[in-house]
Amino acid sequence: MISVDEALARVLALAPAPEGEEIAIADAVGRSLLAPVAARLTQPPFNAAAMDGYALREADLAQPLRVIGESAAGHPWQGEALPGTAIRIFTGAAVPEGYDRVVMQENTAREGDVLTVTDASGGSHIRPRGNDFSDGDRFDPQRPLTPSDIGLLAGMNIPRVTVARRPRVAVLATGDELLRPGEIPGPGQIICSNDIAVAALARAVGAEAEVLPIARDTESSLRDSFARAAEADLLVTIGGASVGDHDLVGKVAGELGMDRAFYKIAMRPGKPLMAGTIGQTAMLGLPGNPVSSIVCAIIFMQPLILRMQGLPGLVPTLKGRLANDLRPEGPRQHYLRATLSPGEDLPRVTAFGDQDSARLALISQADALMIRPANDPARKAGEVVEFIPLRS
Ligand SMILES: Nc1nc2c(c(=O)[nH]1)N[C@H]1C(S)=C(S)[C@@H](COP(=O)(O)OP(=O)(O)OC[C@H]3O[C@@H](n4cnc5c(N)ncnc54)[C@H](O)[C@@H]3O)O[C@H]1N2
Ligand code: MOO
Repeated sequence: MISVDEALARVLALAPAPEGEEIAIADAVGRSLLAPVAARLTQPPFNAAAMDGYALREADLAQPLRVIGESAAGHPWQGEALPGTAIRIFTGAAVPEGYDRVVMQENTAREGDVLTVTDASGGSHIRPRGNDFSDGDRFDPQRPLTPSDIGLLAGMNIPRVTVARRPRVAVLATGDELLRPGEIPGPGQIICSNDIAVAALARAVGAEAEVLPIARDTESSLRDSFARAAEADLLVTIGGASVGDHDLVGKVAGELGMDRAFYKIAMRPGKPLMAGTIGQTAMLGLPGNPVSSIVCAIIFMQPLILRMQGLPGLVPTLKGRLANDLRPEGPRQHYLRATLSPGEDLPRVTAFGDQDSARLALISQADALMIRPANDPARKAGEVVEFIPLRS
């Protein structure tokens, strides 16, 4: 069995070079830039007032001033900033050359054209030209674009961007026992939960995910299902990965010419994971236990989908402190479902006592996956551990 790190490296190597498409920035949330972009203007384009009030010269603060004009957003004042004068100014308006201070109107008194500053404390209230960004500044976030990024691109005057095409992901649940949510289970039947959860995880990182009809535990049914995924960039199967008589995914994939990257890894949950390619399609075979499939999708599928969009595809980890003592680990790297609570320096991480890889209720309650390396010795409460946050 190979390590999780080795398996992840082999999975990421399955990603083909991303293909680009040009789209409007309004449609680009969650998408990944394929090339850095450069600002097409300087922002703010002029020294701008940060408050409604009066623009004046710092040197004149103590004396009565004559108000000689007005500058509003979109309507700059064209006059000259003479000593002993001020202009009425509004937030966002250009501060004329020569004035170096804006005083909030609450800190002034005005009679006719005569202005007195009643409180001279506070800053300049001027945003200098270019303090946000300058013409030519590069933007290359190396992560899916956020709503704030879209705002920044708009501010940079970039109406369209080239992003990676969404990877097409086909998700295939397998098993004679599985029914769709809403159906009435007969003897021995359960509801299929994993494919829609895995598809949701795929969409969350930018994929276009299709949930295929559930395959039955026969070679012919699996073959039909694999054929439906021939156009996909990635086929993710769920279940049928282990060693039972009805675990046929690996067999059928092999007969269809799968170039296998690995089968079985030193990971808990997730031991029977497989990966490879069939034709042009990358394939990940996730274990069927609900928690195993979700954890493997987080650790392997999401990074692969990000890599397919030209991103590094790193799984972010944070540090926390153990809330309770833990027994030594076995030979597999363990991802424990855990809750987080505030701690003195680092968050406190409490692993659930029950780590059954079939309990959906526990993965749903979990805030984090605590990572314990293979053969990790016993740990005491208070020791530092790494975890993967499950909520943003
Ligand atoms: N003799 C051994 N048995 C098992 C081993 C082993 O090494 N030797 N490994 C165990 C581990 S670890 C895992 S994980 C499971 C994975 O097995 P499969 O990938 O073959 O999964 P299935 O047998 O098809 O299903 C397991 C379990 O999950 C339920 N399931 C499957 N698909 C779904 C779905 N889409 N939605 C909801 N639930 C699903 C299925 O009904 C089973 O209860 O094997 C162990 N066995
Ligand atoms: O590896 Mo299995 O995924 O432990 O339940």
